[in-house]
Amino acid sequence: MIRFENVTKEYDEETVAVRDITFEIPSRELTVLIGPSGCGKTTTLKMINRIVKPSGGRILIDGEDVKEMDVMSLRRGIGYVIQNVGLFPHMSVKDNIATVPKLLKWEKSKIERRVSELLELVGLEPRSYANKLPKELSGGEAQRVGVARALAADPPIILMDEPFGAVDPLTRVRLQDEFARIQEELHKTIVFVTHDIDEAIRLADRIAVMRAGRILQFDTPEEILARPKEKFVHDFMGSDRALKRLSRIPVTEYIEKCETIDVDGNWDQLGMTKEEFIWALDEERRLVGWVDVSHSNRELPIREALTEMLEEEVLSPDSTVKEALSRMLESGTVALPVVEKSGRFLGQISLAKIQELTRSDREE
Ligand SMILES: Nc1ncnc2c1ncn2[C@@H]1O[C@H](COP(=O)(O)OP(=O)(O)OP(=O)(O)O)[C@@H](O)[C@H]1O
Repeated sequence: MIRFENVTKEYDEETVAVRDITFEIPSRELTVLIGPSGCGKTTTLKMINRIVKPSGGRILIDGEDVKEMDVMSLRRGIGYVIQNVGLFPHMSVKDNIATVPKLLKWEKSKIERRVSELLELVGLEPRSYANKLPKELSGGEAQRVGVARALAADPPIILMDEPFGAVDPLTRVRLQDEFARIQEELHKTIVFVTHDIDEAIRLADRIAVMRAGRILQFDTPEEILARPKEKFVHDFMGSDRALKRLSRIPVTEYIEKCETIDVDGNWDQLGMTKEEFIWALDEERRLVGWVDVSHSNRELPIREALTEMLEEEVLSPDSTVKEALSRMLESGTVALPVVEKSGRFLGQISLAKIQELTRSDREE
């Protein structure tokens, strides 16, 4: 845990970058510092690894004041990733990644193994990339090497300052997704500075919204989106706050049980149903399609009368409610099925359920 206690930073009399902040960054989570330009995000980050010295207060890592620690060992225990990477231009990718392991005097074979492992982790084929120079890399590749370098000696803490800020929007989203996957595996304590709200919502376990050197709200993304504490936070989250919130909720939380029929059975199964359409499943509860209750030709076997699903109309358990809503709008339907990779049907998510969810938010 990283604890800030009444931390202040005055660069000079006119510039108070950070004003008396007290908060705790939980271990093994990703905490985002977000806020407008000049609000003190980078200063807050750099005080953790003592690139910037606080004017007042103290910062504790697992109870130990960073001021009391040997600065070199403090920094070796903290990976650091910045915008435009800061790779050493005359050193190969391999040597860039090996910087800290070499300082720690690791054996050559251990370093080689670690470099290959990290290149694979960040999605770069070791044999093609290890000997390249930074100038031979694209922006996205360089950023991946930056992440690999920060992870090299397996530090428990990683500080990231706008790490994906300098790449195009598509590459950025890809890097975010890959990074989210890496964090799911490694569970590092990460402090991540950005001014991109979508990035924050995509990656954060917790978000600290900063303004003029203060933390206005420190909460989970869900809480900040559902219950912004101040007008500034509300406005900063944007007018599509409700949609952003849906992007954090997995469909699995809102799956409804619903009527289904056995595709190999007969039409009597429908009985007196009030539904307009019903999902048709095979004997192993795999989704085969859907049946229009009033307009199907009941002379035919169900298998021949049903409508098969298009791939884009089937949600997987890791889809978000926002994705579900977007696909319903695209396909003009009011409910979509959620299906496991194996094809097994889990239930449906409906437009009515999503409306209920957003309505209950407004009423809170
Ligand atoms: N080395 C410095 N000397 C003097 N003032 C500084 C220094 N570094 C930052 N500042 C000032 O401190 C304030 C906070 O800066 P900081 O870089 O922490 O903000 P930020 O939220 O990270 O901004 P941005 O998103 O633009 O990077 C700003 O007013 C900035 O001009």
